[in-house]
Amino acid sequence: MNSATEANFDGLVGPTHNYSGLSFGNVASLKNATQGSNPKAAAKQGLEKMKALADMGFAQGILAPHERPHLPTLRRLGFSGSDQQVLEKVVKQAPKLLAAVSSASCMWTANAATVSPSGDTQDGRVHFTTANLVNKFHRSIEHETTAAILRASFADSQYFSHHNALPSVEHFGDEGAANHTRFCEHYNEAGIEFFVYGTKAFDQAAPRPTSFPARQTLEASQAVARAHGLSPQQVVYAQQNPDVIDAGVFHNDVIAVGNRNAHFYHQQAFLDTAQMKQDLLTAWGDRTSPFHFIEVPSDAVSVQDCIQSYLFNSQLLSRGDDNMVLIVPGECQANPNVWRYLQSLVESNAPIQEVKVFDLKQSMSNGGGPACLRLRVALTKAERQAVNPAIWMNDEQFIQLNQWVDRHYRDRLVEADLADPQLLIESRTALDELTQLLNLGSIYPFQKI
Ligand SMILES: NCCC[C@H](NC(=O)CCC(=O)O)C(=O)O
Repeated sequence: MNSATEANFDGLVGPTHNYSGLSFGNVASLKNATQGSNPKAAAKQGLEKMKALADMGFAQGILAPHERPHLPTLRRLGFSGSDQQVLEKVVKQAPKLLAAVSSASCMWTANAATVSPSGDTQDGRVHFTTANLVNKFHRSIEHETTAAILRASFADSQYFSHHNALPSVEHFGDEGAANHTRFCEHYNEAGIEFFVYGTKAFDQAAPRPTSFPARQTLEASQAVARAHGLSPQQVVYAQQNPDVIDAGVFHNDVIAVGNRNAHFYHQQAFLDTAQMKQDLLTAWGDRTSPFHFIEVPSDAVSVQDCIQSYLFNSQLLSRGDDNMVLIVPGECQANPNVWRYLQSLVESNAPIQEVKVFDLKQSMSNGGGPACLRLRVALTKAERQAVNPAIWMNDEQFIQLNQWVDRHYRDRLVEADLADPQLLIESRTALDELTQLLNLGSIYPFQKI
């Protein structure tokens, strides 16, 4: 009877994946700013995770990367001439700008949008609001193409409703699903939507971090909840602890993750933990399953351990039974405190009964773990069937996409390479082919010229 599942849509890493230190407040991004990257390995690490989840029986989709370097943005900023001339000018006049418009940051699809499943919305459709990502210039240019990709992937308006990004201004800073969790008993039933914000934009007296930016505002989350037609009794807001943002927890999904009836989070994640628990329990009401709070104490795993290992940037997935599996990056195994904690967790009677480790080093070095790389969309069977069938991961698509990566991707990229006109040609050739593999139509600006 209950055929709804949670599908994961991972961002395929684009051909210009590189480390440029673009994300102030994101420790890994700043630390690795001068490292060379390996786009080919990055894309393959992502594909391996997608395929492993598909093989485990989870519905796994693929979201295409964006056109980078993004020439339309450079032209909008006054650079002119042929594509090659634009690249020559920008690398001389503003090399950091070139790095920003070349980032493959759209791979982190947890920041693509906020998604409300049909069980939660007034009109019974799945609602998407693309995130404006206004806090970082290199990410603020993502939402137009993201919206085009989401509309091409979830096209049927009988089932899917798409909202434009919120106004692109700090007051409505929105980072999408990285600050949003949904709790429910079964995926097709009405759930609780839990929004975590960094500060209140219109209240100067509200607590806020002092060193690093709060990327998500309460006002942005409230606007999304309104647009999606959520029932106010089933929405819970909580403020992130400003001190952990200042320590480098730039999104809540670096310090908490939830699924169905389990909330797994760090003791210091929230400004008021007791209130968060009370509000979630009130919203949970008299549902029959127990609600599990799995709070990780600071004396077992410090905030620094969380940032270094990305323990909470894991995927918490329901297996066929009521137990859950946690998908973690290799850095968790390498951190003794975190690994010790995880061993004790699976031996306890908490619902997390299994841990699976993936090598995602290329993405991790820019501050993106397993959870950053995926957008969760709970779908009923009919909705699943309405998704563009070409974007589902399966044996055939895995082979096709690996061969596509082998044909087009470089295995080393440093910042100086971004001005190479050949890289632009390679990227466009690759993306043009990809729109056919994923049956997306012409979604990129270069395809419309
Ligand atoms: N959810 C994970 C997002 C990581 C992303 N990193 C970056 O954009 C780093 C890019 C660079 O520094 O080259 C960010 O901070 O938004």
